[in-house]
Amino acid sequence: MAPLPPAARPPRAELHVHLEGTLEPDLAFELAARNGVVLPYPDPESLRAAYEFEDLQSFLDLYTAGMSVLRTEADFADLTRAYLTRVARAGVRHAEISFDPQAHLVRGVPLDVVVGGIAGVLERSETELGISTLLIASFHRDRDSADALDVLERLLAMAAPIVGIGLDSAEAGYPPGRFEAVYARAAQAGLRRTAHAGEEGPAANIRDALDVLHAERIDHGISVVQDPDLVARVVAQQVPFTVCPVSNVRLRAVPSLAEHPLPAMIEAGMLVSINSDDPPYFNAYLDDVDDAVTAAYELTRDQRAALAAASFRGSFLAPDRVAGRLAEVEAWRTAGE
Ligand code: HPA
Ligand SMILES: [Zn+2]
Repeated sequence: MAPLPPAARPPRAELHVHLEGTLEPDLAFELAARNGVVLPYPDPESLRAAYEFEDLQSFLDLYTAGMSVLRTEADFADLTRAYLTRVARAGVRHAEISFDPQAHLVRGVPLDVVVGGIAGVLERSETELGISTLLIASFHRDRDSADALDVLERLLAMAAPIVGIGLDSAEAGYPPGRFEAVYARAAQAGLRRTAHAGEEGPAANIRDALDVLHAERIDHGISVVQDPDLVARVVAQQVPFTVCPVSNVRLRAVPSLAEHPLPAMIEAGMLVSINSDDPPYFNAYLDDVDDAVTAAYELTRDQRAALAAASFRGSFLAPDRVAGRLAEVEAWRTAGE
């Protein structure tokens, strides 16, 4: 029998994806019907047609409105399963999924409903889909840090199965330094720390995330290229950056992939992975992002393998598991020779 052709895509980790941002219009309508929620669109096609954004805030408005259909444990479980099932065929072998606890608490959905629904699916993802998973609780930058601290304490008290914390939502006018106490508490509790910084905001936000929050990883971080000293530092320290090029174009942080700083970040020697952020909203899951960047930058197989390896190196997986995944990436790379 002829040997199987090499897989089209390298195995990789998705490190930057918001669970609430994986809500497909069809599932939104199904959950709305199940929960008696009326969406302000006649059908899934009209909702999808509304996914045209001016900036981060115009996206956040729709993203927040979409969450109104998520009410029960089963809803959160269905959402989680749908994302994992879709990315299993995108070559994703490990996913670090963020969720926004505050966005549900303000709607009166209790933490145990949210965490229970998600965790029940994540527990079985490796055996059922071959995808290892970790969960990240992300706090809203544009809310009070005391509220984030309170929610973190509640997550710790209920022994929620989270690997770490993140910081997301609006960036302009909300520098990360206000969350110092939240990040210190997370570190003390043994949690890993990532933070959105430098998506729409300046490189100073990335510096603060590193120096004040002691973040171990930066989400987006594309404004780093405005500060050559900072680039040198994150190269030397190999700080992982989870870049979402298609999201950045769709939210108009950059005009086009051709003008995106991703190639410059790679060229500088940064530890960069590519990620989807909110796939249906930007019409791109990780395989679509892979296709887009491979075409835009004419990436070679070796360069694609390097991006995939960086996704595992930048993950919060234990070192022995990272080593195993890196061997799989290397097998994919050499299968193309
Ligand atoms: O890209 C994003 N940036 C900030 N907050 C978010 N919440 C979901 N997606 C994003
Ligand atoms: Zn994000």
